[in-house]
Amino acid sequence: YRNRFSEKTWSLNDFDIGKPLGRGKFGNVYLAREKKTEFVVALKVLFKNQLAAAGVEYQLRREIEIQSHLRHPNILRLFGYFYDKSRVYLILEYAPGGELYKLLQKSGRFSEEQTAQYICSLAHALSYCHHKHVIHRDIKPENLLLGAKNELKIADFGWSVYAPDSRRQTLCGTLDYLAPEMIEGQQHGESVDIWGLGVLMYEFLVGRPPFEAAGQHETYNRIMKADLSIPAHVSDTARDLLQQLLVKDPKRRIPFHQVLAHPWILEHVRQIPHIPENWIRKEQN
Ligand SMILES: Clc1ccc(CN2CCN(c3c(Br)cnc4[nH]c(-c5ccc(CN6CCOCC6)cc5)nc34)CC2)cc1
Repeated sequence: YRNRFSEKTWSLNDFDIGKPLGRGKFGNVYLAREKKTEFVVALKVLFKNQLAAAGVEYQLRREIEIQSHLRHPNILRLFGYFYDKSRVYLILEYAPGGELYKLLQKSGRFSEEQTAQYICSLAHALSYCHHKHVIHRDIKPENLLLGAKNELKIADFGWSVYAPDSRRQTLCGTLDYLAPEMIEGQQHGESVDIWGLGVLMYEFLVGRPPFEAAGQHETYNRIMKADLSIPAHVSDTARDLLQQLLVKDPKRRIPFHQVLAHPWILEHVRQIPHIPENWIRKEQN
């Protein structure tokens, strides 16, 4: 039984369109409800002419290809897509908790407890991606959403690729989240996302990215030197993990499975074991 979203060809009149959830460079995202099942989704509407003007159609095709095949509780689902003469529509999972960066702006910075929860979910999601040879390459607060129970969801695979890869598209926007080898346009692999995890962990704990500077050039220099200064309020175990994530040499960065076993994660995160239901039933008979 194939899930109904995946094989059907959709069109706009399959949906009731609700309030706009946000506006972006190439279009807008709306709350929407599929008429037959009343299933609530987020409908991302992109304008073809703007995509063409920016030369990002193949990035969108790759985003659709990659995100539609990923199935993980901490990765926003892409259920399907369709298009008309002037627009492309992505049918995405709706995240009721909204955008994580707004929560970060509001609270300034997160507790070590909350940060460890988010970092643990991200490490699980990214190691799942790497298992499928997908690197996200653009892990930043703007690309993270929150589910109904405050669980983290990675959205926006617009910069993701199959590993290994070397960047062809010119970078735009902030450099803050990019690994040194990405900035240099070198061959890069999954370990760019381990660096990205370190940048996020720092920003969640401190309230600003680790290599932030007045100008792009200065940020570039600080990233290339991995010039990290960690404020005194950060605990020693958190500091230890940050220093193992934000390492210039990609081969020396701590791998995800060791992140998940790090003392800082273990002291803050209840590792809820996934117990298959039939295991319990056998016990009961
Ligand atoms: Cl083309 C484009 C257009 C806009 C954007 C920026 N956002 C990307 C993420 N978007 C959402 C997606 Br995709 C999936 N589920 C979502 N859920 C929400 C959302 C959900 C709830 C709220 C309301 N807040 C929730 C938190 O408490 C205060 C009220 C705000 C946003 N936004 C999205 C919203 C828009 C990116 C690309």
